[in-house]
Amino acid sequence: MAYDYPPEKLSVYLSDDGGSQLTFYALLEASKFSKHWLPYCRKYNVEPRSPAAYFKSMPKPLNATHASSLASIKKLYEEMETRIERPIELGRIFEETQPKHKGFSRWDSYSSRHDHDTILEILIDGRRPEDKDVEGWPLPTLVYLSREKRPQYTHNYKAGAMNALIRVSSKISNGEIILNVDCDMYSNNSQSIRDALCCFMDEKHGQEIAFVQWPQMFSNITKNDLYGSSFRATMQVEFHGLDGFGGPIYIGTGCFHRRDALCGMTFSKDCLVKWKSKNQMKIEASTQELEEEAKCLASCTYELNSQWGKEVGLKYGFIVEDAITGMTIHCRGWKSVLLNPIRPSFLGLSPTTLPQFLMQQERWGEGLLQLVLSKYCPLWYGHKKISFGHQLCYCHYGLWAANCLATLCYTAIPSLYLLKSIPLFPEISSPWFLPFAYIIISKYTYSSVEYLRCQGTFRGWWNEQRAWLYKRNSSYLFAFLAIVLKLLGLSDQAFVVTAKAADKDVSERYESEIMEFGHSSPMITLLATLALLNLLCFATTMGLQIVLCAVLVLINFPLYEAMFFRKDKGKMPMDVTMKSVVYAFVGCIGFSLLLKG
Ligand SMILES: O=c1ccn([C@@H]2O[C@H](COP(=O)(O)OP(=O)(O)O[C@H]3O[C@H](CO)[C@@H](O)[C@H](O)[C@H]3O)[C@@H](O)[C@H]2O)c(=O)[nH]1
Ligand SMILES: [Mn+2]
Repeated sequence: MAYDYPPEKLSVYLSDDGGSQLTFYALLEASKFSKHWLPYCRKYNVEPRSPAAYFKSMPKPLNATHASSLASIKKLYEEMETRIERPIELGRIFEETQPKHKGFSRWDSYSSRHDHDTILEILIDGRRPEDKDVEGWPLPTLVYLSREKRPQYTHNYKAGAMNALIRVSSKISNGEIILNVDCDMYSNNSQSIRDALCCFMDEKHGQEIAFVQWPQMFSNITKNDLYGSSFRATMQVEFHGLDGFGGPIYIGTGCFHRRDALCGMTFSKDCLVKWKSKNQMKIEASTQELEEEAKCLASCTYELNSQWGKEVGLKYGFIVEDAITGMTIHCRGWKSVLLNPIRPSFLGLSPTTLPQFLMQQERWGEGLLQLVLSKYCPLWYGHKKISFGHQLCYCHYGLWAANCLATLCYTAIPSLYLLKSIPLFPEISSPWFLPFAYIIISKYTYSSVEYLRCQGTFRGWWNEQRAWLYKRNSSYLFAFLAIVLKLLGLSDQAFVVTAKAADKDVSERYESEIMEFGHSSPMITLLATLALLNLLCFATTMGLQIVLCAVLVLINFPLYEAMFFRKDKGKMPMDVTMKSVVYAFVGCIGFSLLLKG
């Protein structure tokens, strides 16, 4: 709401797929606080304008009047915080809160979060004279939406939620440009709207731009990025490269879309939008009428027998709704563009434990591979619609998961052959050693220099190598198997929301960059088994093979530590350690016997 942009042209929608009265209550409280916060931001031009992030950054007042405003706004904020947190601890809102806003009564017919009517409330209607901030300036419109859910109708996860928002907002504000951000993100730059509009309104290229994408960045990345979650090279190097082929892929968050393009419009040279004349749609209905009219747009049955989820809006049936939606937009002739200013514009939360990270990566890997193996395969579907380079870019991400097979071979087979002293690579004295050495040295020099140039640390690079190894050997393998099973018609898939909340203990370990293994899972067991296998094989000496094995042992160090030395709760679960010790021994002995035979 506090963007540096005329408030009467701005509307904010919150989609609550959890349908929680607590979320509604928190938003109501925030809407009251905004009446004080917006004038404060305007007056002192503060940054960032997410109050939580602002107060956490320990702002320094400019002068005495600022100091007193700061103190009083901080007090208001903290009071609001307590008012929100107390009911959350209790698990429900207080009895006396209920009658204070008519919105709460919308939960009267609510039975569960999987079974309820549409809940739509315009908390602030920018057109209403009473909805002004404390200085009498207009406020952006603020809307709470929890779309209808019924057990007998599939809700299509995030894509379904976004499509409901697109329709509801078309009734209430019908803005030409739509920004969407995930629930765990905050705005870190009050200028982003203007930045995005610069791209859309560019006289030369603006009219063909369908979306402006920011790289995904996180507020909770530690110095050496333990799980390699920031994807530095991908966001800062590859995506800029994609700009040369038609633009970055849509990554689901931190992205401004042209409403028309998102709703299925094909680009053509003569669809030149006259921005000024177009935004004249005057909405006359009263707030209550608008709520009633918009409500039916978020019902379960609205999309039946329509093109929503197919040709209009975000696409259904894909685990990564974003990549496929972006690709079809590109295939309709539009371009996209990456904006990556020095000050990050949107900051989110990345997973803080290894199992959470691996699960998220499994979903991405599976979703992207699903795209390549579907009828939307960039090579067929994109043929003659987007450039060959662009097709290959989509395949590059789409085939991430397929990488698991080669990685698995490299981490298990050469080490096992060490046991029997069978060389798989050329001896150091052989001239054939040179091409291997050349590739290994140049690849790792290149990737580490690239990482350092993206403001990373050397330890961060090393951690990222480990993260790639782990996700290829576990997440991607499971993703690959899931897709194969799905192709054979043996399983189904769902969008598993990435958990990010963590208890204090876990957060502290995350801050000090100690890997969190937590509970046992097949993915972790697999990683532990492979790591032990390497440790067991690391006995004989043999040229390149031993080097590979040594590197694997070295990179797996945190894992051994978690198995044999750590005492805290984030260490490797005992059952995983036992299982993987047994598996690794069985693997080694079995392999020895096999070769003997
Ligand atoms: O039934 C659902 C499930 C998810 N979401 C929302 O989807 C967003 C993304 O989910 P999250 O669990 O945060 O996924 P991440 O792995 O962190 O997200 C990345 O990957 C997703 C799948 O590609 C993209 O949708 C996201 O934008 C992108 O940030 C969240 O805001 C959720 O609130 C819904 O609204 N309804
Ligand atoms: Mn997210």
